Amino acid sequence: MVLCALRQQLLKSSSGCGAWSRLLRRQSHDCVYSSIHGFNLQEVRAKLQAFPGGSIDLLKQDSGIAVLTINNPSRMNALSGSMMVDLEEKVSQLENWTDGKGLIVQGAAETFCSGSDLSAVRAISNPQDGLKMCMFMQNALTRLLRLPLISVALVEGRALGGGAELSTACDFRLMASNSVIQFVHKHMGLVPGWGGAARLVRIVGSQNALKLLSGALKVDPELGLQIGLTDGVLQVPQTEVGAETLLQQATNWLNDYTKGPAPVIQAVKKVVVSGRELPLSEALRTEKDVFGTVWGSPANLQALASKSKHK
Ligand SMILES: CCCC(=O)SCCNC(=O)CCNC(=O)[C@H](O)C(C)(C)COP(=O)(O)OP(=O)(O)OC[C@H]1O[C@@H](n2cnc3c(N)ncnc32)[C@H](O)[C@@H]1OP(=O)(O)O
Repeated sequence: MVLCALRQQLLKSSSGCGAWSRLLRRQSHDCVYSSIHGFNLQEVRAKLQAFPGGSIDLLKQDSGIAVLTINNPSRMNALSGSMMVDLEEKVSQLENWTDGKGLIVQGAAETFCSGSDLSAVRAISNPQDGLKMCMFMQNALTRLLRLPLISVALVEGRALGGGAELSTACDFRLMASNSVIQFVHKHMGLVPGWGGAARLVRIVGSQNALKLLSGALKVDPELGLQIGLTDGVLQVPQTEVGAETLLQQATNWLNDYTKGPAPVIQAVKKVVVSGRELPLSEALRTEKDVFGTVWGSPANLQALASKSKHK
């Protein structure tokens, strides 16, 4: 509530906090494509809904960590059209989650995501509709990456094509020891279109990105660690009782970065997003504006009163 009110207030005042307003606007609903690019959101949603199947399930937990599950196991969690719309809707819900701190994106039934549902791809193979789907997914995944939450893709099994792209729309990737991330687009006569190439270059650098895309290389956890695509490796639990599930392991990993009050964690993510996306002078101004939201805040005053030492 407080953040929403703050957002409204900041959007109204165009002077003094231009970068912050712009960032907030970009972080909200009209990010990469809008009507000025010939993009009609309602029309694209309606077209995508014609390809049903599966779901995107969101569980918001009291801990401030949410779990988003790609759920279409009979198609290896391929994203149907209705799942794309569902994903966008869940991103909207997360944008408005004032108590949120972290997000884990996982696939159901021991695999991450096999990309776009090929039956939908075949049916919408004309360039105009392909581009509309591409713009819709770029918007949704850009908003996912810009959420004021620390996000982790928990990759188990396979992340293929659009599934590999989805994994790059999180701040971090944790790979199960049996998992593979593969940008298979070249084998499909494609390049990434959901923003995966642009994000990949920023994550692993242009040399590695070129190798991964032109070779359609299989990235296992070892290669992932070597090139920086992976931030940690999780052990697939054996059958013994008491073994930590992959989700528990990912939650423990994320807990190190989400300890503390939600407004502070969200502010941390916002300054990193602005540093990542804005020119330096704008990023600095945004950082100042975000700083203004935490300076003198309850968390700040409490830390000062308790005379914290950082030994
Ligand atoms: C801009 C977006 C670009 C894209 O994402 S293009 C799509 C890229 N992805 C792909 O090409 C994945 C194709 N699938 C595969 O390679 C294999 O199915 C895969 C994932 C390695 C799994 O292999 P297996 O373990 O042998 O299992 P399987 O092949 O029998 O698959 C089980 C059932 O799942 C289905 N499936 C897998 N990936 C799918 C997809 N992307 N779209 C639609 N259906 C898909 C597959 O057809 C099979 O269904 P069924 O049992 O034959 O009815």
